[in-house]
Amino acid sequence: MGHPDPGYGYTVAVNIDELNERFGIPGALAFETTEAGLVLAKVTTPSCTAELYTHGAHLALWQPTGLEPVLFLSEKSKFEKGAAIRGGIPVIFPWFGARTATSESPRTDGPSHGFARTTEWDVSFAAVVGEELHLALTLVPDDNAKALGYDRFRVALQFTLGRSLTVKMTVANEDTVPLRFEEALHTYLHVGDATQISVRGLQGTEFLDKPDGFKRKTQSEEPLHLERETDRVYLNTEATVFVDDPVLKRTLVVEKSGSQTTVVWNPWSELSHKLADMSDEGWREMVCVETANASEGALVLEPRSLHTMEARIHVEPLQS
Ligand SMILES: O=P(O)(O)OC[C@H]1O[C@H](O)[C@H](O)[C@@H](O)[C@@H]1O
Repeated sequence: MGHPDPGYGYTVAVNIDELNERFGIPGALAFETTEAGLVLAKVTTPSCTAELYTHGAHLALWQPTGLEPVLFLSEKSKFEKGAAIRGGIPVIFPWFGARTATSESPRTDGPSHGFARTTEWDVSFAAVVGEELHLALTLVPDDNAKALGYDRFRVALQFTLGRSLTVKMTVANEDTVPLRFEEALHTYLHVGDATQISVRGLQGTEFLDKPDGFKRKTQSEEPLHLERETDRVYLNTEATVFVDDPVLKRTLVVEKSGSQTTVVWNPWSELSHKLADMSDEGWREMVCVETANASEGALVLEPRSLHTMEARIHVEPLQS
């Protein structure tokens, strides 16, 4: 594992046999290589099935046994090196959206939402505990990250895959100067019809309204019903968000800790048409509820310190 690939500037030469030997668990976890050369971890436990790409440490499928998949995955998504996957849980680091100049760095180059979601991560831990599968992946600076000015960090992602899902993201600063960064678990929730869902938990919370020129607003309504393109960066909130879905007759619950920002995103019809990796009707089946520290909630880590953010998702029957 971990040989440099000159084609992409990051480590991709993973030996699949070695990976299966080191971390595979008969009947519960197996690694395979896709036609496009991505490494896919397939998880089966009594409580769920799941699929995770080491490319971006990207959880693409999580389906508790007997339920519909909880994560939306675009049927038109690319699954190839250098591209972001549309759906599942993209891992956003070290900036959110377009890179903007900060007091630490004037640079604005690099891909949208940072490089973590298009970089190969290393598998570092796997174990079955009861009916859950624990899986950890780590990211260290590669040539691409270093070229973008990020050369002294460590990121660990710990997944607990079962009847509920926990994703824990830890960032460590190994530098002698503070590390400023943004991060997000950009979770695409799968819903029956986005025009019918109710999003609860954010009443009275300030947000930046991206489609309205980043105007600062406060949400008065509860619940929130989506009626158009929605792209809101909610500030200073640790609230649990509930997504009531009358079509799939369930409520998706997103709890979190170590996160002060929540982003709610649905591109709606017009923007979906412009997204090459989203089908025209894809927007109807998703809403992103993103556990983040972004925008005004960007973090500054002192040297030799770390920060952990966690998202916990579970499904409840819809209360009528
Ligand atoms: O198309 P992507 O780079 O994956 O970004 C998808 C979306 O991510 C976040 O939710 C942002 O708030 C949106 O402004 C952005 O459009």
